[in-house]
Amino acid sequence: MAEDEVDPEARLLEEPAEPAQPFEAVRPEVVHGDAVEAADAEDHSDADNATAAKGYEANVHANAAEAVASTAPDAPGEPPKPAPHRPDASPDAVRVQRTMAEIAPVSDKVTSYFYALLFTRHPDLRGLFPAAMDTQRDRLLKALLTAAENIDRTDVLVTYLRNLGRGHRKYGTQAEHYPAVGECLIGALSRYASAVWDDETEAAWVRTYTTISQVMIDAAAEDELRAPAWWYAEVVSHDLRTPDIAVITVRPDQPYPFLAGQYTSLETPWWPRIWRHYSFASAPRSDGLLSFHVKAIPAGWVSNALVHHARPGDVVRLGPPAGSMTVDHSTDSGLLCLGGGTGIAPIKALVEDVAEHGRRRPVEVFYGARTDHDLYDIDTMLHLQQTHPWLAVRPVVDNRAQLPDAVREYGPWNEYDAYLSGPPGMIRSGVDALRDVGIPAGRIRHDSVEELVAAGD
Ligand SMILES: NC(=O)C1=CN([C@@H]2O[C@H](COP(=O)(O)OP(=O)(O)OC[C@H]3O[C@@H](n4cnc5c(N)ncnc54)[C@H](O)[C@@H]3O)[C@@H](O)[C@H]2O)C=CC1
Repeated sequence: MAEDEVDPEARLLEEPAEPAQPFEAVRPEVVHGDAVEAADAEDHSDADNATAAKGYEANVHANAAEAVASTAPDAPGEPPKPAPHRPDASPDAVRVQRTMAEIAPVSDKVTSYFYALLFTRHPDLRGLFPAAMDTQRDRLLKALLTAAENIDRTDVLVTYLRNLGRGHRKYGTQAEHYPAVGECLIGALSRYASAVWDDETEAAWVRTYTTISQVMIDAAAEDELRAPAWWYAEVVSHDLRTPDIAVITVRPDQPYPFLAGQYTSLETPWWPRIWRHYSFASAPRSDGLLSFHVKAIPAGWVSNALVHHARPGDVVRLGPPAGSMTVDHSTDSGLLCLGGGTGIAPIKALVEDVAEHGRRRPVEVFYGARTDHDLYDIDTMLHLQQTHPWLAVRPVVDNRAQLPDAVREYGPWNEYDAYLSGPPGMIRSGVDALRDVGIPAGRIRHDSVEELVAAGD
């Protein structure tokens, strides 16, 4: 889920999704703000976040090898999984993949050179990016490269790129910026992949980039007809639940359509052009207000600003909604939900969504936290349980049990659809546990953990 962001969207595999970039980058393994910020800050007290950050550095990031070996299918709008080396790969795909293999050991240099070219040749584009580029750099280029490497997988790639193009509107990206980026991309690749670079390879990259950019440009143009590039939203309440977790409610300046289980990108006035992902903590409300659960992490710019500085009256900006962890209202299957830490936010929204649809579907929520004190939203969840007889909420605190183990103690779950939200390590072990108890991969939903990684947002 978050960082200087360039973020298309895909969670756990996100946000594809994340400072503003003319090209969003593949989303980090964790799409959500707090975790993403940890990765950005490279200051991780949490092993999972540290792992995600390491992946970034290795150019494998959220995209990466480090990414959860998700068993979930590619979801609409999420980045495709790593491109398998297919025997039927097109000649262009083979050349692109050969280039990628060549630059892999020097990916940091390629990234630095790409941005140096971009900002020296096109200084007007510098203003689209955040002032501090450290964390962002990995993303923009990585998203493009991952998309290129998956160019044959049009089924998943088009949906991903359309979201990416739409998501770039909030950065101020215009159609005329794409050729400049393409030119610098080719410039950086040709320099660092010189051993394999020839006219055919360059032509393959030009065709590939043209296809990618055209899908993004078209999607942005279509979106412009029906939605703003961003929404302003005024903070109307700020509830500090623990010393580092706040529940923040905002009022958008225009109607903001979204589905329970989705997330958005958010920019604060204190860190312009730095966007982070947060899930909606409630289903759509009749008063139009939106709530988010934000945990301040060490060195997390946006999360600290939101938790420790934001006050009613402050105005933030929101990008478009994204994500496919939504409820399938065409079935009566039960919902098995695992929410870890602030990952409980979208789970609460899903519960409200089921309640509003008025169908008595069994919903079982396992709410994991490190300590009792960290169950900052337990009162709300227990209140929902009291109100809805079909809902069971089970707090799971680390020193008594681990979230995935707790799930195994209950069941059977074979008639349930599963939803997971929380730290990447929890998603990984949670998916394993759910598979173990007989839930097929196709019925397990979570934000994108894997990015458009070819071997590795
Ligand atoms: N704020 C939001 O809107 C959302 C946040 N998230 C993500 O949720 C996470 C929340 O972080 P915190 O509140 O600090 O959670 P945390 O680190 O306190 O952990 C919450 C729970 O997950 C379990 N867990 C953590 N790592 C695990 C592992 N490797 N295996 C099994 N269980 C594990 C813990 O035992 C605990 O029960 C962040 O990664 C954030 O990106 C996800 C969706 C929405």
